[in-house]
Amino acid sequence: MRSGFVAILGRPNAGKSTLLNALTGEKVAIVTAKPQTTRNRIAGVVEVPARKGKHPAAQIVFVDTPGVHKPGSQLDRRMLQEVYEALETRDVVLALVDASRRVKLQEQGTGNREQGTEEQGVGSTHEGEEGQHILLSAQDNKSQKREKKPSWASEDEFLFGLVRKLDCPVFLVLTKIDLVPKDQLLPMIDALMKQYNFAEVIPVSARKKDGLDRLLARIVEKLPEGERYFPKDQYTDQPTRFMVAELIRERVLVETGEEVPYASAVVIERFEEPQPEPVTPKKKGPQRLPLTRIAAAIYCERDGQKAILIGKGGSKLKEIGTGARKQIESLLGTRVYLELHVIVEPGWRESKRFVEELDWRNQLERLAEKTPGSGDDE
Ligand SMILES: Nc1nc2c(ncn2[C@@H]2O[C@H](COP(=O)(O)OP(=O)(O)OP(=O)(O)O)[C@@H](O)[C@H]2O)c(=O)[nH]1
Repeated sequence: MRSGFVAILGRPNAGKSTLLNALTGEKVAIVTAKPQTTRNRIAGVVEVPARKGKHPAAQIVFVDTPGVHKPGSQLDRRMLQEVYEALETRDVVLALVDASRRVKLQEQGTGNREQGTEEQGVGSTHEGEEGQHILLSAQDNKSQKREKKPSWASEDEFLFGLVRKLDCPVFLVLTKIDLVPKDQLLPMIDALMKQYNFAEVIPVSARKKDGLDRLLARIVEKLPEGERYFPKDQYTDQPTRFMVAELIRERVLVETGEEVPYASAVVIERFEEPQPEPVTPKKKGPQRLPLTRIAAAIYCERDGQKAILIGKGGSKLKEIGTGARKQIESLLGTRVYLELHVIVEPGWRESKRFVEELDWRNQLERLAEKTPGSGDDE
């Protein structure tokens, strides 16, 4: 048996969460078209059966991470910290690059430089250098005097800089290849192989489930021998109540625009599991599913955002609630009574305390402290 941790890294919107869900076959992480959807690292567990003559059975713990981007707020810094924490325990790293975005940038004429200059600056990993580079690019646009880098290069540099120092195998995973003409894929792979010493470049489409078996097989080859980290039937490390909070946040992201999605956070305030129903064997008709009662707060930063989240006569909040409830019911397999309300917490993204409190791992610790009989006081 082999087992190990595989960190999934990439820029916002590279397709990390979609890949995690496709590999696990479960909705472990929420997915939206908006960048910076994922805020915490999330594990998704995959059991790979043995393949005769190829590899033994394995358990792979994939760890989805927030998109790597230049941090602006306290929340961004926390998100980057999540990436570093995922890198602390990893046997293999997947660096995801959105192939369709590369093609798009190339077509726009921003990606047609030779390979040589693209390599410059790879390895400039820390925030200062990244920030500086972005600043230089802006000046380039104005003056056209300095050497201009293809925009994909500056986008990917930070990511490649992060992974080039690692001493474990790093696979470059080209994502969304269903959107890329086949004849453009090989030159892209060639260019990327020259750019960095990747163990391999693996093209995939999570949406079409293309390339996933090959990816799994290559990962298993690199994993150490070891026992399972999680029970065989457990597919994530997230407790249910936090998956529920994420499902509500997903609806907020989908239903609202502009800055509201980025300024919103969801906290579960009450989660009442169904009480066992009295046994009534003679009762006619289909038995109703048990009911889970959930109350959650949607935090935002300003009154204007609160007004948008609530909508005219409460219509937006109702839409968010109805959409989220359906998803939660299918996750829990019960009926759900969902109560939502909106709280303004001015500038929470800049509050280290608030951002720390949002982290589900910290919330879990606090819940354990509150629960009688748990922890040290037993
Ligand atoms: N066509 C296509 N679209 C994809 C594929 N994978 C992801 N997408 C889309 O790309 C968008 C971003 O996907 P996510 O999985 O949320 O990306 P992410 O890297 O987790 O994003 P962040 O959480 O912002 O870091 C969504 O609209 C997905 O539906 C794919 O294989 N093919």
